[in-house]
Amino acid sequence: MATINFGGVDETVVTREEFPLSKALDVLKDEVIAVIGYGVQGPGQALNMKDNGFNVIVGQRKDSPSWEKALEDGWVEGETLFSIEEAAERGTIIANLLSDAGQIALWPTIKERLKPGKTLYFSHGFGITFKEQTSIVPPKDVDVILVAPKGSGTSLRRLFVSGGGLNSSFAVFQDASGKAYEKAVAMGIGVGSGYLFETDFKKEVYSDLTGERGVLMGALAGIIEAQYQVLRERGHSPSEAFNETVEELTQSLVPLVGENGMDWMYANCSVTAQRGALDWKGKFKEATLPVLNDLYDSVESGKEAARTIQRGSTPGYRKELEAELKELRESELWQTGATVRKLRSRSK
Ligand SMILES: NC(=O)c1ccc[n+]([C@@H]2O[C@H](COP(=O)([O-])OP(=O)(O)OC[C@H]3O[C@@H](n4cnc5c(N)ncnc54)[C@H](O)[C@@H]3O)[C@@H](O)[C@H]2O)c1
Ligand SMILES: CC(C)(O)[C@@H](O)C(=O)O
Ligand SMILES: [Mg+2]
Ligand SMILES: [Mg+2]
Repeated sequence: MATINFGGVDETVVTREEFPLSKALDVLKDEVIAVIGYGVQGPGQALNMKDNGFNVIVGQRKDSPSWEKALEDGWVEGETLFSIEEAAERGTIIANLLSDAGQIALWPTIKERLKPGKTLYFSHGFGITFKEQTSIVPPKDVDVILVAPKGSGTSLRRLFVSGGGLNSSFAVFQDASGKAYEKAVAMGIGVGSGYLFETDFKKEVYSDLTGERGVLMGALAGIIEAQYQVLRERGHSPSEAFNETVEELTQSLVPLVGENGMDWMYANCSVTAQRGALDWKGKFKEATLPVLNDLYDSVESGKEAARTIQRGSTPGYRKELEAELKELRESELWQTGATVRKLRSRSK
């Protein structure tokens, strides 16, 4: 493991140089990796592992859209694509990539097939950490590991296909074989990770739930809506409000932040913009700190997990979720976005 200094703090990181694919293939050479669930992470991880040369099968509910997708992606019924029960039976590493609520419903099915010596793999610390709510308590004679790609399964696959890798967290919860650590790292390399950052199940789930509800998704959408609304209410056109809130953010400024940091993005804007941003940044921080602390409290207390489980286990929930996404898609803001995106591609 390499020790890398992050802003003055030393952390250990596993790199692809020190743990190459050949080593990962060797560690997992006798394993059948059963990817259970073929939603967003399932396809990314299963296809990357298959292309990397691992022995992978997929388990998915038949007669579901995800089953059809698995067939389209080249998995073959009876050879590499099975029912959840049969894949879990055949797998020596059971990669539980069902939705977090689905993992609760299917736990008795998975548990029954977790014979001694097998490995239980997750991409989230959810089920294990919130065990009072999920009842996911693995038997003592199996390894329990986690590799959580830090991004969408879609990005995991896209980056892999283009020769890159998405960074992932990894963790060991239970080491029955004495080899859980190297299995976790090998799985991390196998699914197409770039760098692998060690964590534990609780830290992974607390940070992940906070991040996606906060800056990555919830806060992002909320602050965009707020600024768009202010600009519209003050008489600006939809296109002006959108361009000044979203288009410039995604097309010009955030790529600069990704490339070389916030100060670099600032330095490439006018002195007028920099002065204003530095002056207002503190007010935004002050306004959002209490909200982010509330959010973390809600994650830590298990309230966010309870809500996820309650909503995710409600029959017909996917339809309700789709209705909420439709409302977002059809709002003036995002309809304006659709038109702006068309202009973007036309100008290429
Ligand atoms: N979506 C991502 O990109 C992402 C990123 C990092 C980690 N994760 C984690 O990976 C895991 C999988 O997430 P996902 O977003 O791919 O899941 P998902 O919501 O896309 O669902 C995955 C599959 O679960 C199946 N499923 C759900 N409930 C079921 C039930 N009751 N019975 C049978 N099948 C059921 C669905 O058919 C679907 O194919 C989760 O633990 C998630 O937190 C996801
Ligand atoms: C892709 C995310 C947001 O990082 C992941 O955590 C998820 O739950 O989908
Ligand atoms: Mg998440
Ligand atoms: Mg995440």
